[in-house]
Amino acid sequence: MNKQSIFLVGPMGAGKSTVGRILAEKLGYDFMDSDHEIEARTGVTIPVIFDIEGEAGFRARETTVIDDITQQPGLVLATGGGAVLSAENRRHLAARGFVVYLRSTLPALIQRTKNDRNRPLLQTENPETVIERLLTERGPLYEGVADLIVDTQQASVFRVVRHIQDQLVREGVVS
Ligand SMILES: Nc1ncnc2c1ncn2[C@@H]1O[C@H](COP(=O)(O)OP(=O)(O)O)[C@@H](O)[C@H]1O
Ligand SMILES: O=C(O)C1=C[C@@H](OP(=O)(O)O)[C@@H](O)[C@H](O)C1
Ligand SMILES: [Mg+2]
Repeated sequence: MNKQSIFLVGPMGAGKSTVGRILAEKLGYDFMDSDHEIEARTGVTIPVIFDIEGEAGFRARETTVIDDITQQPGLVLATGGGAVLSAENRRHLAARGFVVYLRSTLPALIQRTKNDRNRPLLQTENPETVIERLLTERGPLYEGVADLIVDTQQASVFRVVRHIQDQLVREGVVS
């Protein structure tokens, strides 16, 4: 029987890419990151895609990649923070795997994303305001698609991984 895949959702800086990679290792699952897959398929970085095709172009690529990846069993997928904006993505995530929402507080997210040039949406005068707005707009979308919510602001990456592992065993998602 195929191992059910695990999909991580949450805002920029929640830890999806970092926690996801370690969680996959611990579980013996493959790890995929939708941002990395988009960059591999296009041969350019996320900021370049935003520059050339705008956010709309990026979102179209993101939806294609998420549709492709979520059909694979036995993997941990780190999505990008805006993946839940698309109803199609939400449908695929909810139907095709176990969704973990990495939740965090505004101060923690600000701290973890500052000075990072790879997030086009935060390259503004006031990234804190952007993060706060996105949290307000997207929080309900993360919650609506989540099978499990994990608060990450007070825990190390490894504590978060261990907590997710314990919950996955408790829910019978992994043995
Ligand atoms: N629980 C945590 N505690 C401390 N730092 C964290 C935690 N989770 C992630 N980080 C750090 O925050 C930054 C953003 O993490 P990342 O995995 O890129 O987030 P996302 O993919 O959700 O945007 C990285 O430097 C990462 O090491
Ligand atoms: O929140 C968003 O809209 C985005 C989050 C990013 O991924 P991370 O959440 O891994 O930073 C990346 O997909 C892109 O910059 C857009
Ligand atoms: Mg990421």
